[in-house]
Amino acid sequence: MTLPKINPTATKAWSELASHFEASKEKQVKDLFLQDHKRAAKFAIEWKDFYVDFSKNRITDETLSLLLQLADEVHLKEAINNYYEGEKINQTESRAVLHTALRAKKGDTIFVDGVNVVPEVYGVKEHVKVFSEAIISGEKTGFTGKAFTDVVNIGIGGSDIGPAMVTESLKFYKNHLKLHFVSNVDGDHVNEVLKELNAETTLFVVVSKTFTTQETLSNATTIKEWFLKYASQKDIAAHFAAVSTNTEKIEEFGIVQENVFPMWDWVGGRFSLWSAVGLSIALAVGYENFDELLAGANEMDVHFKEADFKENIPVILALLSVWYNNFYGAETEAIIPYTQYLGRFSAYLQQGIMESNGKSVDREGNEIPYQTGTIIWGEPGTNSQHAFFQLIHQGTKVIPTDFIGFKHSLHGNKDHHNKLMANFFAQTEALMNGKTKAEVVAELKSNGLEQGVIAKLASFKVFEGNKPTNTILIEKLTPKTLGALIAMYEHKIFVQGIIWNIFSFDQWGVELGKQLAKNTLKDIENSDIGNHDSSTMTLLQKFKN
Ligand SMILES: O=P(O)(O)OC[C@H]1O[C@H](O)[C@H](O)[C@@H](O)[C@@H]1O
Repeated sequence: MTLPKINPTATKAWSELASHFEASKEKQVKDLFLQDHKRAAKFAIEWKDFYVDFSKNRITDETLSLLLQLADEVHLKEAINNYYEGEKINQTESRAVLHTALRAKKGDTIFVDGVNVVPEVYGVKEHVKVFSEAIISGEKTGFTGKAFTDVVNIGIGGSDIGPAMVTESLKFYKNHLKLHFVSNVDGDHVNEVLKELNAETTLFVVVSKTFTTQETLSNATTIKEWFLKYASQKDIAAHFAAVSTNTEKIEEFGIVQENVFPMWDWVGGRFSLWSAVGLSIALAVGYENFDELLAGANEMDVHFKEADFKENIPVILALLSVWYNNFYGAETEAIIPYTQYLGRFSAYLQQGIMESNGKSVDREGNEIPYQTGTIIWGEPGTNSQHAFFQLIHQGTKVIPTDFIGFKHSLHGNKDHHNKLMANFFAQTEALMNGKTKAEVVAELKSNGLEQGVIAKLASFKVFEGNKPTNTILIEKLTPKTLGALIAMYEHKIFVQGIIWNIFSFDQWGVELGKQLAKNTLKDIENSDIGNHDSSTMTLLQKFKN
């Protein structure tokens, strides 16, 4: 079905939410708990290995029911069906959006232009399996017959950060292969990586959906030149693989057909780690773990498609985010994983979320008078507690925060894990309850401080509280739960795009800078500086002199 393009602010739910916001914005979540003893259980979703507690949010039953009404009024259900069924919902590029097909079950049927794409997906998966297993086992060797020890993923954006984030997150499951990622066009990046490599035992995977990206092609060329100092042209066949939709360009680069992994234009760069873009993941943790990652994502896909919106994790998280973004005026959201393994998770989601929903025209091309995409940031706890948590606790801004924690640690060190999780739970409790002036005064008194000192200090020690958090408590960090967690955020992005009436799957905003950089490069390389504004002209002159 073709979706009607609905301005969310013109819906009945939106205007009711606006009045509801005015009437309820001063409510304290801690008081809501006192009024409703079932609140913790009511505002939580238990699903497989996930327990998502959203009870520490500034919501009541009424808020939730109005938000759910908003989802209905924008035809979210129909939108999800269109998304899963391969409709060309990326309308500005006339493409379907089917990262869900990459993790579909073997017997599923998903049509794009009348062709069931699932068999093709499985064909490429099989290739990834056979190739990665031969590299890991040492059956495929380098040009001198030695087994591979290192793998370099050369890509940028979705062709880098997805595999980089997952291999870091699944470090515990890693095999002997050492993974490296070269992304930045900054030559210092590639040179630092090359310093560590032996050409005889290194495999290079060039990943670029378009195979036209300046950074990736420059890095791949530099690396090929470096490789050819030690080996000959024919050895490229054993050492270079490529993942792309642009098979012609790969051939020009000299990579042999059997090392080419196709992808499709219905896979967006920032959603591509599930495709052969994940080859580095399969190499790092083995194909079975890669497949488990996909299986976890598929479970979340099924949940998102089938669960009632009231119990639907991505839907609820998206609605809460809209509530803060559009009614409380929250500009950012923090994502804090309590595991060092997820150190790159927020950076990964920055691309996913901000490249998708950083839009300011609606689906008809009209300027949008309301707020869209949130700014995403975060670092693992407990480190972040000792860095920026001050601002979340006592700053002036509302920063909805997702806390992601695991019941079991991977190395099984109970003492450390209990300390870690004590901090995890303590933070959300502190953020919600805060500390009143009366509590501060009583505490200072019991510490034996004098009245005068107490009067001076008290207001600085007050915690306002009422800071919204979601707690995502997962059994254990495994390939499967990681897959589900990533897919959870992917679907949250989708829901928000539908509500905001924007196209989430194009990224025209990255083009202008790329275009100008091409011209500027000419001006840097030529004697003539060209035509720029006077600020840029002065800067270019400074750089060239
Ligand atoms: O995979 P590629 O075609 O090289 O693209 C790499 C990246 O560059 C672009 O600028 C897009 O903004 C990203 O979404 C994409 O992931």
